[in-house]
Amino acid sequence: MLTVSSLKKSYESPAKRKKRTGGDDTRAYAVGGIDFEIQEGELFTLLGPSGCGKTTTLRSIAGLEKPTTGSITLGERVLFDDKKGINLRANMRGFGMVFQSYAIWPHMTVFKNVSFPLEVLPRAQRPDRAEIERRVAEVLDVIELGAYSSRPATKLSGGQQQRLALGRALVTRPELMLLDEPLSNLDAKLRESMRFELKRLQRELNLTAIYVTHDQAEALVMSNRIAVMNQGRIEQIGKPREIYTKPATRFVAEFIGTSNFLDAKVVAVRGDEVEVETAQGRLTARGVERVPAVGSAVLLSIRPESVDLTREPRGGVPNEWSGTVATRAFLGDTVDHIIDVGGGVEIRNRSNPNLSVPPGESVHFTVAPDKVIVVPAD
Ligand SMILES: Nc1ncnc2c1ncn2[C@@H]1O[C@H](COP(=O)(O)OP(=O)(O)OP(=O)(O)O)[C@@H](O)[C@H]1O
Repeated sequence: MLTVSSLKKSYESPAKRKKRTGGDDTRAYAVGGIDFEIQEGELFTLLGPSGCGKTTTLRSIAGLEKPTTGSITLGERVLFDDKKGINLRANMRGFGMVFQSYAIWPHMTVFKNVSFPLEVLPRAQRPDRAEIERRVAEVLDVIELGAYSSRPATKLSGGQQQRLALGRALVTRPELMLLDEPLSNLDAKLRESMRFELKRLQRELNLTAIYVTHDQAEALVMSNRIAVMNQGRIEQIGKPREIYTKPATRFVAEFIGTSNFLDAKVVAVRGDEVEVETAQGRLTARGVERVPAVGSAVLLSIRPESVDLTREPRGGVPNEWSGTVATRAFLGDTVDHIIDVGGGVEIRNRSNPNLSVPPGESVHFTVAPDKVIVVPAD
């Protein structure tokens, strides 16, 4: 539906850019040449740390920022193409937008906040009064604010105001919704429940949306697909589970979730099974997607929940190591153990609280071969 091709954006003039980077193109752009496609009905997330270029990408799609090069098309419609000299104005793109500061109109009622975007449409597109009332009622119903229709917008809770901002963007039935950290002004609890609300709305209305966030938990919960961005580039695009279980790069492995990292060298390859040597011993990884060559250096990423702790050795199973519990942390529904395996290396485990081993005691653990993630060492 939406296609972004070779998109680059620099906020500097070519001369200034050259002076700052000495012609090094990799550091020259806020967005350094990205490609992705979004399908209808999909919630697609741009995820990455502050300054990685998410907002610049979103604003370029919105038409609020003019990209330096590349193209953006929506179906057959070209929105931006530097070669063809096309740059459609933001208000001609017809997208719904919700930003971090969800500026609802404070002097208007809930009803008026939602009806206003329809009332200011050009005469030819503007629905008649009865139709406006019908559409506003429909949207208020969806965002569950029907009972608050005549209330001043400022007399709503934070979560309700956020839903109102969404309703205001929805009422014109945009082909695409652009959401830039829309939940970040809410407190932690509300933010969490709003994730599910937003996801429900998106699914019920079959909305196509691009969602920008630096919060990986939010991205994993809400998205159909995630593009992980780093320094103006996309490191990986995939479904949440793929991004979590099969990170393609060191950056993605480090950015998403908590992980144990071990440097290793490949010593044998059998199909998608890879045997590696670490300073602490050998490990086998299975189901490896990008099989590295024998002899190459790799990074192993092992999630704490994949570290299966026991007090007695199991024996006869692959990837069994032992160590001493250095620290233990009770997290309510889980217990984390930090296990000292020697050589200054510690492995974090996450267990059910009914297995809780005090510091100082020796333990054994295994990691199933399909839970050993092999990432190219860059
Ligand atoms: N108007 C601007 N003028 C100059 N540089 C800018 C401008 N806007 C953004 N940048 C720079 O472009 C880069 C990408 O910024 P961008 O806002 O797109 O990142 P982001 O991933 O959305 O970060 P955040 O989560 O902090 O908003 C940053 O280095 C930023 O400093």
